[in-house]
Amino acid sequence: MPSPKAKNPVRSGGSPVLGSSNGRYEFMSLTKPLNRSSPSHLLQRQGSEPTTARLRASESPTRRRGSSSSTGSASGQGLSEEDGIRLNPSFVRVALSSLLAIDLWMSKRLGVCACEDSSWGSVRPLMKLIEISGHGIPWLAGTAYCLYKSDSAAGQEVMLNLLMGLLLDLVLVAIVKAVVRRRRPAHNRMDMFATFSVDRYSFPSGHATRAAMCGRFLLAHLVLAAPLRVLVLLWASLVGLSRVMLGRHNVTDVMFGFWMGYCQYNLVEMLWLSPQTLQGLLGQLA
Ligand SMILES: CC(C)=CCC/C(C)=C/COP(=O)(O)O
Repeated sequence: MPSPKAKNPVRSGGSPVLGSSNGRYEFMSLTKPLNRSSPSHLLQRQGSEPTTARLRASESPTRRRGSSSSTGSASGQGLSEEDGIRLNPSFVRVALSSLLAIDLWMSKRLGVCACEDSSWGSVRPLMKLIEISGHGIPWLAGTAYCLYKSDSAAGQEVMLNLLMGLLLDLVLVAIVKAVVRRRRPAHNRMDMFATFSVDRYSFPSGHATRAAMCGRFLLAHLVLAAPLRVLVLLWASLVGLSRVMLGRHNVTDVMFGFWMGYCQYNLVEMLWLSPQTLQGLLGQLA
């Protein structure tokens, strides 16, 4: 007997907040990994809702037996333990799936400069300029230049630690990207300047980690005037926003990136290379 719930457009079609395509709303899968072949990276909810799944099982026991070769006990005797686990996703899983769905939906809506003919396509060149301002190469080159030009021990110490922070950031972001392997949004055009191979992955945003870490570094050691401090905060925020507007990242990539960069600064402070440590290191090298 068909479930009366199936006629309910919200229950059968999904939640509008989780996104829609071709007039059909779709759910995230609560039990399986994301299927990248799906256009919106969302899977339809299959068997994760206990009532619907139980009804489906009673409608077609033969099909269920056939599809579950490893669980012979399921034949005619109700649901196996494995089914029980599948049909009862934990609250955390539901919450995470919903968060991811909202993330994808919001990121797509905010990716208004993803290409020239996007709704805000005319702002794309400005966004790309902001992108370059948070790129690793200008930061590494600029810091190395200031280190070379600095004639005070204090200045050299600060620049050397910034250089160490930037290198640490590149390594940590590469590790997390390689482990998580989250693909960049489908609407992103991969026309970024100077990338590493891990930069085909989007989690976390390297620009956001750098903006947060360097922003904190500048505020703590280099920029003291209040108007300039506001500018530093504005710049860091714009770098993060531009990642989503350019379609490079999902919102969660940038949010996590900001958090990671904030924590990386604590690491830089912990590992701070003092002139004494430096002399010791140089002495060992010589
Ligand atoms: C080549 C060097 C020195 C750094 C690469 C910087 C880069 C392209 C990071 C990727 O940033 P997102 O993860 O924000 O896209």
